[in-house]
Amino acid sequence: MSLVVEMRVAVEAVLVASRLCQSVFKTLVLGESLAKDDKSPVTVADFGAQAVVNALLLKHFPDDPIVGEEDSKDLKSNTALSGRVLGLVNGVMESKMTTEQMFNNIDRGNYVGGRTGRFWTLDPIDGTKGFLRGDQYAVCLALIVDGTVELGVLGCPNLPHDLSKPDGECGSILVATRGDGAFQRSLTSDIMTRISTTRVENPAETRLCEGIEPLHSSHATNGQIMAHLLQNSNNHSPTNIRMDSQCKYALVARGDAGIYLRVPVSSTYQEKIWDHAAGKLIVEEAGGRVTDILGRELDFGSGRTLKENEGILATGGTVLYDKVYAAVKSVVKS
Ligand SMILES: Nc1ncnc2c1ncn2[C@@H]1O[C@H](COP(=O)(O)O)[C@@H](O)[C@H]1OP(=O)(O)O
Ligand SMILES: [Mg+2]
Ligand SMILES: [Mg+2]
Ligand SMILES: [Mg+2]
Repeated sequence: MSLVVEMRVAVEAVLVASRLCQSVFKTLVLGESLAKDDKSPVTVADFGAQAVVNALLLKHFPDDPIVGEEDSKDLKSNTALSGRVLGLVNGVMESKMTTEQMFNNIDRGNYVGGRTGRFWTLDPIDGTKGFLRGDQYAVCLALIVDGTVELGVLGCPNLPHDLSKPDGECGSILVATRGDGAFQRSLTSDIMTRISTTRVENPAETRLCEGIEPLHSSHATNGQIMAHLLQNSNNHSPTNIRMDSQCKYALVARGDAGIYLRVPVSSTYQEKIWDHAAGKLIVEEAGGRVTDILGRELDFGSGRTLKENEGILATGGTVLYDKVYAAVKSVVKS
């Protein structure tokens, strides 16, 4: 399946949304974020980024439904906030929209998903808490066809090009289409460079990355899994990288980290498809393997959530995967 046009449009949409997020961060004032029903934060940038990506997808692919994280409910009841979002959106879009069109664009993300047909899935800001801290976050867009992720784009505006130089140049877009490998470019140049996961097969020679929020995944279990993996190793275990958002998939895809583990803390939380679709494809196309912690393929055809899966296990290469999976199996009693 040729997805040349889809890739071009998706990269452009993620770039425009990333620029909007960057401009918001410089001017974000107190009161420009809300707490959602689940108590997670949402900012003017989350709404704005969803409005611009959905508008660009609508323009080029009017028949494609979208599974997006946000909806306009809370924005509609807050005139000051919706005015601010409209200003941001029209600041980056060539064709300007009205408030009503902006609400409609945001709400085009209300698709239920499913096993058949083609749809997009969007997380306008993944890692909103990281964004608010001035830390890592990602604009995440993927195309799913008959339950399979065919195209993934991750915009990581604060991700250092070289992880060993955190104060150096930042901002990467990672892209993959199924079967064609994974690539990255900077926010400012359209030159794409191929990326690949680590070739290291010894867990002691690579690093684990995990989320920062202890309520999203278990740091303690990760510690036990790594201890199990390194029990016969004389090497010092390198420190874990803690980072918000799908930037963790970017680290594995680029070989900065060998392992990403997300062991659930809550038995009721279902991972959302927009939190994993792009990252999973990019890691796999870079040479890695991504499953849930029970070794099952991620099921992107089961609706808006990954309700058939538990947690995430992503690694570079299959030999490393097999070792980490064996360790997970002996540590995690489901
Ligand atoms: N209880 C939870 N368990 C796991 N992940 C969660 C939970 N609540 C929110 N998330 C989502 O986890 C992702 C961040 O993961 P991490 O902690 O690894 O950075 C975000 O998509 C966040 O949603 P949101 O997009 O609203 O920020
Ligand atoms: Mg959120
Ligand atoms: Mg989000
Ligand atoms: Mg998210």
